[in-house]
Amino acid sequence: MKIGILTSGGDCPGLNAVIRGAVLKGDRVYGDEFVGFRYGWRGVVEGDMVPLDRHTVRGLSRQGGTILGSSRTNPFEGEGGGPENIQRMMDVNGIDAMIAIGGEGTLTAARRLVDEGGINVIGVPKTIDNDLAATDYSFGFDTAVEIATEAIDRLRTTAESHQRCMIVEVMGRHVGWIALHSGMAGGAHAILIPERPQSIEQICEWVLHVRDRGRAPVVVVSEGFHLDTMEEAHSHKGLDAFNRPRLGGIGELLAPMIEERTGIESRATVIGHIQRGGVPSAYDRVLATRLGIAAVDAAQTRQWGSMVSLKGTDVEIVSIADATGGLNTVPDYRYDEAAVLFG
Ligand SMILES: Nc1ncnc2c1ncn2[C@@H]1O[C@H](COP(=O)(O)OP(=O)(O)OP(=O)(O)O)[C@@H](O)[C@H]1O
Ligand SMILES: O=P(O)(O)OC[C@H]1O[C@](O)(CO)[C@@H](O)[C@@H]1O
Ligand SMILES: [Mg+2]
Repeated sequence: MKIGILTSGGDCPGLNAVIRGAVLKGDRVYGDEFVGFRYGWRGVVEGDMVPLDRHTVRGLSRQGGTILGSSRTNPFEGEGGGPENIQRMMDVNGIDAMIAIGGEGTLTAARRLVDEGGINVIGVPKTIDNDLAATDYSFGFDTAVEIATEAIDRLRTTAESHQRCMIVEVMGRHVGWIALHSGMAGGAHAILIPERPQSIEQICEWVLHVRDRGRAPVVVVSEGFHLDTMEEAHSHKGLDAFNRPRLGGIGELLAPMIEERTGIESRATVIGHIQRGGVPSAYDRVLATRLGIAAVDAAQTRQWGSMVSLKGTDVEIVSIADATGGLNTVPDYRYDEAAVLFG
């Protein structure tokens, strides 16, 4: 079988490990051939691809980013877009199937290509935000949490030296998993997530409580968090190429509010894309490699429209529709468990 692999949407540590796992298993066990589409769906609609063999993927599991590049191209748009054109491109190049590695947008596009055009696609979930349903964890998340936790640890020592309040802003557009886990790991005194709007009074109460114990408060906030007085997440950077608000800046908004109300000198730090860059953690390398292997197995058994996912410690097959039907939000019980330690 000849399989085309693509990485699409925001990048994520572990993408290369998926590619390596898929190519090694397919080459060694099934005698598959591989190509990599360049820059996500853009390579698919433009027929832009590079050969991938076992030598190309050597040493890739530890490499951040994606050797194939990524984009947010819509495969239904443009001259070569749409299922008919894509099937023609596959036929011309002798490609039997595609493995699409991406988030909810990429997987929705993949599902439509299967449903509307009968294209042979297997999905692999990726997101540092851990917001995809139908998988317990996605690779990239563990690495992002490690990076955010290290930042919290470092900010804590300078906070203590100066008796300041530190606001640490982490990624998380719709869900607060990175904030929850890094905040718990780093011993944050308050964790603010999109799923649970809070009042500024409550945040200041936690902060003052910490100060009264002689400690320097550390507050971790997801970029998608909003105060109970705000209609939606803070955005002051305009829209991205797809008309979605570019998030980021809630930390800078909160710091002066906290300083004014508590009298504690406050500083905000945005970790930003550092959370998405560099080498994946060992956990993410293993998960990504297993998902790559499973995706090739699913192609071998022709389970088009399915997605490989983690359930407990096992890699299982689900339908892409299950993964794109809703978000994996932080449940109340997980937030309430952490909140016992706030203040
Ligand atoms: N309903 C859809 N039909 C066709 N294409 C879609 C659909 N939704 C999204 N896409 C395409 O898939 C691309 C990737 O989606 P998106 O930019 O949301 O990234 P993602 O895979 O969800 O990753 P991220 O976690 O970074 O958001 C989009 O730019 C868009 O062109
Ligand atoms: O800057 P970019 O690449 O458009 O994406 C930023 C977004 O991507 C994510 O990292 C993952 O979806 C979000 O947390 C963040 O809002
Ligand atoms: Mg998306």
